[in-house]
Amino acid sequence: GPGDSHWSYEEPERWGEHYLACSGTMQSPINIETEKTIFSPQLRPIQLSGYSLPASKKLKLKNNGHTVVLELPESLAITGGYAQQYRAVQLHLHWGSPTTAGSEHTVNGKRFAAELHVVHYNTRYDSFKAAVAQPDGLAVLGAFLEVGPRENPFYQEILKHLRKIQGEDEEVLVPGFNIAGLLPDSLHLYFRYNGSLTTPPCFQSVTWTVFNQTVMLSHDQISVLVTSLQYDYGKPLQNNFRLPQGLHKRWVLASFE
Ligand SMILES: NS(=O)(=O)c1c(F)c(F)c(SCCc2ccc(C(=O)O)cc2)c(F)c1NC1CCCCCCC1
Ligand SMILES: [Zn+2]
Repeated sequence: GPGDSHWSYEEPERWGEHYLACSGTMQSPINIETEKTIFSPQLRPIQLSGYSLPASKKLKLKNNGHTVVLELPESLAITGGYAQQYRAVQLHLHWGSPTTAGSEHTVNGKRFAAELHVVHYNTRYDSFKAAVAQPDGLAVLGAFLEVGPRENPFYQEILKHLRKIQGEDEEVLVPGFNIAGLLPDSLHLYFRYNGSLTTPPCFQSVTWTVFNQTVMLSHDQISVLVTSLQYDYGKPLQNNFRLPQGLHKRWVLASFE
């Protein structure tokens, strides 16, 4: 579980020694080969409910030594695009360094600057903990971040606080904002596949949605993301991404042709 995070991104090939699921055949992330995806018209647009939070709602933003996590109220829900309803748990980011890209999923071998994950649990289970290891337990919305010409005001709501949580286990309360602003404009163009948490315990409990449209942040915003946080007393928290895992017998579906 989260507490015993003695693992590191230096030796991901050793995760399986302590967390058996990490050696499974439905692991994430993956490289998405677009030519091999299957168009599935039954994949409806993702519908979100309750994602616009008032500034009066305070959210915990934490440097947990592996990423920056924004805890989310269960009032945020996925109400379309999945067979069942899911409620939000947290969101976090994966990134590289000033000289390397750091997304987890890749598309035709391309790695993007960074990747957002919004983690949800299936409301057929009465808690996140009950859902986290179930095959249909989690839904993670993934979006690629790229460098664009303008500052992204929604990501600024997170990035402007990073210097206050430079150290591992530091946390700060931040005002609510429209969490949907962190996702692409079009929520109907996405890839869908069955996979896992990309960190120990690597449970194969995630129905992934990886959006085709990317989100643009300014160069300075990406720079703040990849240079602000540390772990283990002073080590730069960078390149916190797992390499693509084997697809094995899985297919990747696409909501578009
Ligand atoms: N891509 S991902 O969704 O698999 C993922 C990562 F890749 C992650 F790297 C992380 S952070 C590592 C796990 C962790 C460590 C410490 C704490 C804490 O001290 O509070 C919390 C969590 C991380 F938190 C998550 N998401 C978590 C999976 C870990 C266990 C359940 C928590 C919700 C989802
Ligand atoms: Zn993640």
